[in-house]
Amino acid sequence: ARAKEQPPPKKQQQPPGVCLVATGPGSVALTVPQAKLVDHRRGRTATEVFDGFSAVLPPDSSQNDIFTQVMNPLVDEFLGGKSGLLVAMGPTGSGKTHTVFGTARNPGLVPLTLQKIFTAADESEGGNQSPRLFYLSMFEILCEGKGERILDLLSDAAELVLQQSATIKGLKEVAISSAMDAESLVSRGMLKRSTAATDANSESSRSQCIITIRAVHKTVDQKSEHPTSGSVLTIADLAGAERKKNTGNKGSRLLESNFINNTSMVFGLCLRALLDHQKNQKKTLEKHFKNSMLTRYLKDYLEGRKKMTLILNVKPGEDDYADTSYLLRQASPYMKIRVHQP
Ligand SMILES: Nc1ncnc2c1ncn2[C@@H]1O[C@H](COP(=O)(O)OP(=O)(O)OP(=O)(O)O)[C@@H](O)[C@H]1O
Repeated sequence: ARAKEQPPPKKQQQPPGVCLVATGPGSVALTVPQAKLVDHRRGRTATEVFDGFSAVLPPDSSQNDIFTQVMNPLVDEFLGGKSGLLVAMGPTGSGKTHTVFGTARNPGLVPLTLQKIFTAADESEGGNQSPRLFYLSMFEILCEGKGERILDLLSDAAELVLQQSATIKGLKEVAISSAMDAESLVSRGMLKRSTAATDANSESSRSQCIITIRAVHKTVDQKSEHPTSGSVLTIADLAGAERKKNTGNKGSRLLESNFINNTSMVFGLCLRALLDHQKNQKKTLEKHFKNSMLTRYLKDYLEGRKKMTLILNVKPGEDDYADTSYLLRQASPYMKIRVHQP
């Protein structure tokens, strides 16, 4: 991403009340609202261009458009035996949960992914590829007091522990045999996911929700009930970072909001550290990932060993300038990170 101050692009002037516009297939321009400029700068415009995105999707994009452009390449790699991660990031109420899960009438990335996986499995049946088994897990990381806790969304297991190896002890993996079965499993998990209303988004998710789909070749691990091998596709719906004055949070809700903001800050620091390390290999890779449970779990991705895709969900209104600017800055190292996957 490149950020520099320049006049707004001529062809696409900012519509009133909007601070973010697409300026090309992989770039956006963010303009500081006049009300936020210090007195002597009023009347001028301060616009930053962020580029290097693989796609900029307008608000009227369909769920299928997003799947095709963003998720499909990861699913193809997963079916080809490589692990991958999709993370939806953005402020509260920006549409992350809608994008990742969608609704029954308008399915999002998870159901569309499951449909694609099972269509591909049906098509490959009878071919020379060995048949595969798929397993699904679904859990959330939430704030408890001043700490973090993992909750299994597919079972009532009480104690889940994130181990040093970044695996979760006690997490249930359910064998899935059709997209329909898997989707109803995910819907049940969603009902269990803790959501609590905040002033900013009445359906706000106060937790990080993670789904993993594991593909195992039947012949490889047929006898094991809980195979641990195979490629894994991970999809993470992060809780939206939020500015305190927007949300009216108090007490335990404020602690939750600090946890969410901390997780997203640590995520951003991990991206920055990885890029710094890739630019200068002599610089040791800072272990920021240790500072939140989600980043500990995603360590392999945040240390550049596996491929990840980020979706940045943004609200383009002037009122959302601070959140949008924070997100774009936080994620901007990502576009320059290179992954050398074995
Ligand atoms: N593209 C869209 N089309 C229709 N409705 C949408 C779209 N994007 C978001 N919404 C609606 O906007 C509201 C907020 O979206 P959503 O809950 O997905 O945000 P979020 O980013 O996940 O927020 P949080 O981090 O607080 O959970 C929801 O009611 C959702 O249904």
